[in-house]
Amino acid sequence: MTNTLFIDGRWVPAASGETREIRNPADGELVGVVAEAGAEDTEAAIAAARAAFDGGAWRAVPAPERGDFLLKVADRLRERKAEFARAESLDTGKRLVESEIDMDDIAACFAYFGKLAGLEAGRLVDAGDADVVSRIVYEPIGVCGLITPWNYPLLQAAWKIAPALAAGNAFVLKPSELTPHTAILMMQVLDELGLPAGVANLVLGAGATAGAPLSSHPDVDMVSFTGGLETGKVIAAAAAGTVKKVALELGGKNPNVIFADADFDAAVDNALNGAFVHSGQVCSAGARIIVQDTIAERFVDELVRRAQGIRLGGPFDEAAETGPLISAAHRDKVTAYVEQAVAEGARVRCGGAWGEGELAKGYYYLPTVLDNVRRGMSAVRDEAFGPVVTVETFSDEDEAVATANDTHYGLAGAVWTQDAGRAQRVAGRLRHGTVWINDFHPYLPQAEWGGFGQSGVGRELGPTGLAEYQEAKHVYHNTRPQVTGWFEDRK
Ligand SMILES: NC(=O)c1ccc[n+]([C@@H]2O[C@H](COP(=O)([O-])OP(=O)(O)OC[C@H]3O[C@@H](n4cnc5c(N)ncnc54)[C@H](O)[C@@H]3O)[C@@H](O)[C@H]2O)c1
Ligand SMILES: C[N+](C)(C)CC=O
Repeated sequence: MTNTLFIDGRWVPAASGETREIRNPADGELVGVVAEAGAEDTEAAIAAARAAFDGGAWRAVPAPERGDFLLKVADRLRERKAEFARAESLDTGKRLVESEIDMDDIAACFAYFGKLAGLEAGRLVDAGDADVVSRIVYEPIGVCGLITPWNYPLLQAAWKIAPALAAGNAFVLKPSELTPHTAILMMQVLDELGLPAGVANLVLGAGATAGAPLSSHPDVDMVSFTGGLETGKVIAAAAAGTVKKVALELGGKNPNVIFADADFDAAVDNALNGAFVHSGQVCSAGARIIVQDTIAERFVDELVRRAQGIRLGGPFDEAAETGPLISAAHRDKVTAYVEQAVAEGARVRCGGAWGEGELAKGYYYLPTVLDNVRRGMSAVRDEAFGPVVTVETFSDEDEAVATANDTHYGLAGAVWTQDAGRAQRVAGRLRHGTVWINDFHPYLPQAEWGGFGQSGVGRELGPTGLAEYQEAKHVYHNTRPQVTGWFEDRK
């Protein structure tokens, strides 16, 4: 596999010659060695994207043809699914079956934006004057800096690349330094299918060095970021200097509200999925269980029993149900998070420890349930981004809603009840970008994704996800120009 940067249609090493080792978090084995870009490489990539955009090689392609290109990308991804999924699992440690699902979702994302690309040519506006043709056209923004995290490496990149290309932009992608390999494969596909040089560029490396120019450089018109809240603040502040468009997909502390009349077994099972899939390294993880007090004890007992039975293991272990955390540093953070929760009075009902035996080779943390928590405690307020779920209780609908909305985030949440009226009422009152009723986790390319509050700015996916990468321009055409007489002609 190529292991370098991709700038202006060429695979190139970092100017400094630096490289980085990528290791599988499940066992520490070396996965590959890739180029480590510095700011000068990113500046070269920005220059290439700028020249490609200004030269018009891609934005001048009619939108339906850009859409056809994306459909070919979707087909190619389906053909190479096994190779891509394996690469994703080696970098992230996530189960192969999860990576395979991600690859299906990625192909579906390209197919969705491929079909959407040519559908809307703008709209006519009634200017109130028969001699005026007034229309709104949608144009690409220009050069987009795309910065993505390690938990769903190619999926989060695809949610940006597909609409950016559909709209006619050029881009520089900076994936997480921990998980570069599927981004490299993606660039190969775009190149093989004939995307003009400079339209798609890839820089690999650390955020503060390789990533930073994408938010501060004057030749970048938009920065679209998915990652943590604190990094999002740094990026938004850096982008302010050049008033570029900023899209932010940040973290969440997502409530899973369970009423006493919910289907008990389905609610417990989905609470487990919500909290522990991919070891909780999911922005929309259901990390806050908010359960009605009349069933709380039975619910938590069952949750703990099931959580204790979860099998941990590496990506290719077919018996494993969830995998490792991404790094030793991240496991240390999760460990400290649980220790702080306990110091603040939380009770560890299960987990709260590292994996042992064979699991000691990787960065495993056991599925952890914390009860005896209160609103305001850090474990209830802050994102753990690990396999840690807290349990709070409520007595009525108002208290359930108030508890679920008591967060500075607002990414996603769920409500479990068999009362359809209550389900709709509560869904309407939750201040979160996605609300699931009697389910947890699904997302669709045709449905907008994003956060209220400090979970972000803007939306990915759906028609709004395309609009994020477009400028709306008003073209006002007076077909019968006349002297206005506003200013007297004193000649
Ligand atoms: N809302 C969503 O859809 C969504 C999806 C996935 C992940 N996330 C969030 O992502 C976080 C986990 O991912 P992470 O640990 O990779 O996040 P992170 O913020 O540490 O890093 C994300 C990306 O930003 C880069 N980066 C870091 N500092 C930078 C800087 N100064 N300038 C430019 N780039 C910089 C990193 O190198 C990486 O590529 C969680 O908080 C999770 O909730 C959100
Ligand atoms: C957006 N999603 C759910 C695919 C990944 C969040 O981390």
